Amino acid sequence: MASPCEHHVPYTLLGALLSGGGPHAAACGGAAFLRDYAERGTNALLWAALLAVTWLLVLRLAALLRLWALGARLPGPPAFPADPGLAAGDITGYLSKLHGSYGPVVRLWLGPSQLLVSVKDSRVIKELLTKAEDKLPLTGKTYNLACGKLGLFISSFEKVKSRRESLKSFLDEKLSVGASGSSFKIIQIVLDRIDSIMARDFLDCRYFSQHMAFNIVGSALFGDAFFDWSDASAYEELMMTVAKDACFWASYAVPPFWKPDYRRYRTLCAQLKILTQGIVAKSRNQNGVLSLIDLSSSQRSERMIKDPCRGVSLLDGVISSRCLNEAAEGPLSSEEICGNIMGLMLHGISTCANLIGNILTRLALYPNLQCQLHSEIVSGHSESSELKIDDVLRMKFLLATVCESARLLPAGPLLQRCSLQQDVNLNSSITIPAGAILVIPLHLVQMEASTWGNDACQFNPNRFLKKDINFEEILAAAHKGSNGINLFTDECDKTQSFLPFGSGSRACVGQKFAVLGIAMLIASLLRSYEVQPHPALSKEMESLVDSNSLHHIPNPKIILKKRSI
Ligand code: HEM
Repeated sequence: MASPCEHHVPYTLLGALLSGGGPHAAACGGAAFLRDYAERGTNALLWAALLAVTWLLVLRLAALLRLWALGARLPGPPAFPADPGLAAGDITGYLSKLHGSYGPVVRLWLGPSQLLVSVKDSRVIKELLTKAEDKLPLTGKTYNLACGKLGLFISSFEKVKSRRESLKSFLDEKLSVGASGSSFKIIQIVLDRIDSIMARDFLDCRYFSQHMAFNIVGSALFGDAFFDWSDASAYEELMMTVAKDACFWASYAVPPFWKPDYRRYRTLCAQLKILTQGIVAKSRNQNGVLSLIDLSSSQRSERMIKDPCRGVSLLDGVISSRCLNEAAEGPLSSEEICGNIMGLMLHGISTCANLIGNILTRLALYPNLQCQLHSEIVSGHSESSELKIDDVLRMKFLLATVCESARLLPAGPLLQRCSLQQDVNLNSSITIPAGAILVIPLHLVQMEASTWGNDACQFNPNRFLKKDINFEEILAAAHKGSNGINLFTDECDKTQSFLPFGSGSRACVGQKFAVLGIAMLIASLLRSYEVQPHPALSKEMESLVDSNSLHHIPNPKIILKKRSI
């Protein structure tokens, strides 16, 4: 039989209020109501949570079914096949086999919910790089883990857009402010130190390239303050250690904080951040950036033209750049400035070092190439005068050598994209589902015989030389728009197949800076030194240099021999 209390338990809070007080209700109904109310409330919450989770699972399942359905329409192997080449890390070799069997667009299941699509068809590459604007979340995670909060290199294009623009205008300003008066002062400073660097009888090519790249990028970002920074060597060493492991630790879904090696890595990142904050502060004080903050862009340019040697740093641009302050997101926090600078250093040093090392190796192995470059350099400007950007822009064979080296040995094996929200429709016949990983195998595309000819794997800078080629115009156009360097206006296939700096909305912001900086370095070096191979560089390696397997050459040893004037 029901207790008398049960008949008086109101159903809702409103009911409880309306049912009034009464001694019986107060004693019995109040407690029961609260118990019952809590029970019903908990049940309702559990139901709501269950429905929400079910809804999310249904959406996830629908997305998965869609991914499977759209993925199944693309050509490719049925499941993820075990391949010894892939296990050995030869992703290019593996994709080459797949393209050979399935054509220029291939899909590969990396797992039940991970679809990779590789595109090698020059007719759709441009479309792909323009339409897919996001990067893989892993890229952002890698930089984020190493550098902390940053607004460059992150996955979403929407979030990275304004930062890219402001960096682009800084680099542009740096190269164009009184271009004829501009030189990469740091290059001369480092070259002056070569004799002490050459204290041993040979140079380690990888280390030397990395050191050069570190100085070129560092001096651009920090200005004059970088020249006499006492912590520079420690910073360089730390930066390279962090860069080496960055991708590996970011690949964990949950950071393995229980592993001592991971904790050591995080400590190194923290030390790197402290050093970065140090040089940021030094750069601000020394370059007197605060005095420039209130100047408009044109006033700043005017001041820099009057005093071009004054070390203007990226910080000037980052802090006072009008375009950045006008960007909707407002001024950057010091945390983000530091993160962006660390990210730029990591990316700029590793990519520039790769290209410099590649060129030096070829110089060491091809005396004829070196002679041709040397005569172009000495005839391009007077012996006594300082080398300027304008001089370098006239050295077509040198710039073609830089481009050809970047073609044969790009900074990484893949250009990667991802469309996080929307499907990507290519050539109005291929639909790539949202969330798929999109890659362009750079080695394959840049060495495709049907595009580049039968000598595609050979080093031949002349393929970049045409009668009236104007590198200044080409580099300026690449920098202004969001495209890669277009050296083949009349040959669409080659344009779409030369992508060392990427293309489309996420193309490299530093391409013009990198090409000119590296060309300037090589010109300055060859003017005073002859690059010779260490005798231990065997004949066997010479044959490798002609093939696309230059990256298999163990770090060559080189000798810099001073030229007699
Ligand atoms: C030889 C030197 C360099 C090479 C080969 C290189 C190559 C690349 C490549 C392939 C990308 C991705 C492009 C894409 O996905 O379409 C990239 C992105 C980028 N690069 Fe470079 N880079 C070099 C130097 C530099 C330098 C010196 C800077 C700046 C100081 C720089 C700034 C950037 C930035 C900010 C991005 C990211 C753009 C974004 O995520 O939207 N790069 N670079």
